[in-house]
Amino acid sequence: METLSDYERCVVLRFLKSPPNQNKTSEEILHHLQNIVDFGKHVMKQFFGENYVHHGEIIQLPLDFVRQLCLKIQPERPESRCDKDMDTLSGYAMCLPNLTRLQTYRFVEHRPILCIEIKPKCGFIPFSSHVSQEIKHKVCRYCMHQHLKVANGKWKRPSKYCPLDLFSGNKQRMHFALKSLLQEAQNNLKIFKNGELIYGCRDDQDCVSDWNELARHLKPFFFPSNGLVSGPHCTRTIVKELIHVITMTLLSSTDACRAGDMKTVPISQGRSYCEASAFNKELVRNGKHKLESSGLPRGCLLYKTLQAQMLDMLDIEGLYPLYSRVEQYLEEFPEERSTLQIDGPYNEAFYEKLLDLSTEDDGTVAFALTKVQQYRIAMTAKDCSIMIALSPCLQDECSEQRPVVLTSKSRFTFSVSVLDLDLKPYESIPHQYKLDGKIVNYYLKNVQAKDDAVMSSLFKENEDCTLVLHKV
Ligand SMILES: O=P(O)(O)O[C@@H]1[C@@H](OP(=O)(O)O)[C@H](OP(=O)(O)O)[C@H](O)[C@H](OP(=O)(O)O)[C@H]1OP(=O)(O)O
Ligand SMILES: Nc1ncnc2c1ncn2[C@@H]1O[C@H](COP(=O)(O)OP(=O)(O)OP(=O)(O)O)[C@@H](O)[C@H]1O
Repeated sequence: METLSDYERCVVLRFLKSPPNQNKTSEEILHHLQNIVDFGKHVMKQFFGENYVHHGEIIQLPLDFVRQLCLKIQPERPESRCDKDMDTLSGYAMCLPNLTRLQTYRFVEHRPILCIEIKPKCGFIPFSSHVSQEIKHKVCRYCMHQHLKVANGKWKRPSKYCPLDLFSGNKQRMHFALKSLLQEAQNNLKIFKNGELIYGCRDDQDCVSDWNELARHLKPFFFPSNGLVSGPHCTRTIVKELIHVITMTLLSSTDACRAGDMKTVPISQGRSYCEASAFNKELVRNGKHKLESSGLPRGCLLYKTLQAQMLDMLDIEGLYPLYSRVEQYLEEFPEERSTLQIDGPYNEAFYEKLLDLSTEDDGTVAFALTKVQQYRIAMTAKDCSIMIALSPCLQDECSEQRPVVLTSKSRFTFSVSVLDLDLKPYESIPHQYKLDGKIVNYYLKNVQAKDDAVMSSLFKENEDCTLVLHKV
């Protein structure tokens, strides 16, 4: 999708993108966009809550306008995204609220707005018995994937961020996770001021983490009366305040939803921390072995995201054979594809079928299909982003209906939203299966093997100087 925001009118336009020469008809484009809107409206709103999801609407624009827009934005597009072309032939686009602005207001606001976008990724460790490698029960996918990404050149340095810390609900762990995101934003953190990116990567290249520059932008928000002198202490204080505000808004409950009480899996079933997390390692180094996981408040967006992610109950290793079962069935009965609602329509009936959480395989295609569709929802929730918009307000301005977060010298009204909720395609499952194998094998071969070597040499050193006392 190509996303453009119109700051004054406060809307964002999303256009379909596709590989060059894959010419889609206008009807196909319209159908695809309608599916995206329906999926947000009938499915994701149920999982995440009415206020957190903005499904948008389809609009038709004059072709001349679209072509000019395309020419204007082309030089701005990162090279890595140019493998696909924006659709300029149909005139159809999705119109969404600009989530870098406050969603509690229905009109354009002209007060300053700060917006933090976080792509938290998968916040749990697989608990499925189908997992074949023990390491997957100990180290989370994000932390393992970091090593492969650095080796492949996607990022220059690994990040210390671990999603399990962010999703832990424990403030100390969440602070550590957010600080790590601020150190290495990669594609997991962006900060906008009045709709403009002021921190984070524009594309996949190396990002600069200039905290002084960030603090300069943030100072009027957090210390409006200018009472804070500049310098490293000031920067640290402002970053701390920012982390505090993000934590509080992430833990706030500003919505309820239909699937709210649907508990996919008791969180206690899986491990609540990741052995590779730098926070965890530090604790172990300090002789503490108990990692706190306070749990997330049920109404907060992180909780909803985690519950949706946990629809992946079987792990890709347990899911892949079920996908193959559906595939085999479709090879025999290709005309059934639409009855099975593989590519939509994403309506009430589609949503209802997702609520069957049984993991007892009765050998049917129906069972396999339900698990495949739940897995696609989970994949979507593992790749979505959270937007937090903050706007300073004075004490007498803040009405009781608007959520407020306080810092030491200021107060903000805020809104929390989720974006990029396009359902992951059915066809991507084989890719997921292969990628999972690559991530785990790379980690076992290149990281764990080295860790084991270090541990065993440590063990050897310890052994050499151990005094064995015999009874006399
Ligand atoms: O598989 P992952 O975890 O690497 O996730 C992909 C993302 O990479 P990330 O790890 O977040 O840097 C990847 O992010 P980037 O485009 O690299 O910023 C995409 O979001 C991709 O989704 P899609 O295939 O374009 O629909 C994501 O692919 P899906 O797995 O969600 O399909
Ligand atoms: N409604 C919105 N309001 C403000 N910003 C938005 C909105 N939707 C998207 N964006 C911004 O545009 C970025 C890209 O949007 P999105 O992730 O939805 O595109 P995409 O379709 O996944 O793109 P790609 O296919 O290139 O990955 C987001 O990370 C966010 O910064």
